[in-house]
Amino acid sequence: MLRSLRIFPATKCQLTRCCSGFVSRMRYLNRLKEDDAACAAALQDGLIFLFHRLSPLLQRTNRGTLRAAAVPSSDVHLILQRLNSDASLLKESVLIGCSEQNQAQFCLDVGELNQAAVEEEFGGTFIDLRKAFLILAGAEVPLVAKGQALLRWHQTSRFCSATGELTHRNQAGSQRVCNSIIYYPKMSPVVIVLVSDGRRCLLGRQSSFPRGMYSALAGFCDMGETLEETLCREVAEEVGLEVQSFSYSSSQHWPFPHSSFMLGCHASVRPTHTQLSVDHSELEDARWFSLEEITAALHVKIPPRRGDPPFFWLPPKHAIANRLITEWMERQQLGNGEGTS
Ligand SMILES: NC(=O)C1=CN([C@@H]2O[C@H](COP(=O)(O)OP(=O)(O)OC[C@H]3O[C@@H](n4cnc5c(N)ncnc54)[C@H](O)[C@@H]3O)[C@@H](O)[C@H]2O)C=CC1
Ligand SMILES: [Mg+2]
Repeated sequence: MLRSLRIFPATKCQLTRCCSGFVSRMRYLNRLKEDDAACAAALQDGLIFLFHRLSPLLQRTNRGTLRAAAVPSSDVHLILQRLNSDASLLKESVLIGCSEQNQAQFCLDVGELNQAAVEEEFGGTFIDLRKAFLILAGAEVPLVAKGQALLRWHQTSRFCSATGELTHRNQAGSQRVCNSIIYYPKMSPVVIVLVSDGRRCLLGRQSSFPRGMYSALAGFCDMGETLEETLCREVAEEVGLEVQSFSYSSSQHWPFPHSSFMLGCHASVRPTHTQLSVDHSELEDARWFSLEEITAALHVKIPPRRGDPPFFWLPPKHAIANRLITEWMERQQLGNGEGTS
């Protein structure tokens, strides 16, 4: 039974920036979604994140690190011509954002072209997004995740589920239409929760996770459920515990496996009721971890190499699970481990 509920943003809301540049960028993006001609013009001067069958193109930087490549649209146009590609391919680009320099950003899947030939032309490598998430560090990661999610949605939404006819996209790729039916990209709401008993935090792993990785508990919202109902149900179902209180932290779009909207929370259980009863049809394992174990794991370089001694490791920095675990560690270190920490 939920005893108390406190909701507060743990991270400063990005949208509180009051600079007029932000406002004009958002209004520009909104116009591009509504005006096909303006979007087509923006595409000519835009930047494109390339994908091959949903794997993003990564390039090596001068410092030897990898980053997702944003290529000027004019370069993509020339290279597509060199590869004898149909000129209409570029028009399949999907709008994903706008840079601080007011340059529209797009993504494009060139999966119909030879992968090795494209990689050679652009001087990069297409890498599976899950693997890319473990090695990328740049601010462009959420943009790449959004790009892959939108490209997947277009690839799987070509037909109208009511009429069976082909659907048609607008130039920005923000919707698909069949006669009077409009389809928008979909996300499934998921609650992800870091449970604490005030001294330790609870992590679990599914058998599908990479070897040794543990994460916060997560579960899809059922139709009609509130955030708090999903949270309490998932914790009860997966580990057999009753949540006493919880607080909202932050949210994230997660592209795997089919676009989830992750609502991140901290929850507490009574220190006297911490005995786990793990549902092994959902989780391979779930355990309580001490502050010392978490602190050490947050400093482990991931992904671990083959042959490394067995230890547990945590999701990468881009994952909201990592943010929740880091917040918990910081609060514990400040001696604020009670309540909803
Ligand atoms: N960004 C992050 O830090 C993390 C993200 N996640 C994501 O959270 C999501 C949910 O976690 P799970 O423990 O797998 O959920 P879960 O505990 O609800 O179990 C998954 C099962 O729920 C059912 N289900 C109900 N609604 C569904 C829907 N809309 N889509 C797909 N399956 C649905 C299916 O039977 C599925 O096998 C996963 O997709 C995972 O990728 C999980 C942990 C960390
Ligand atoms: Mg789950």
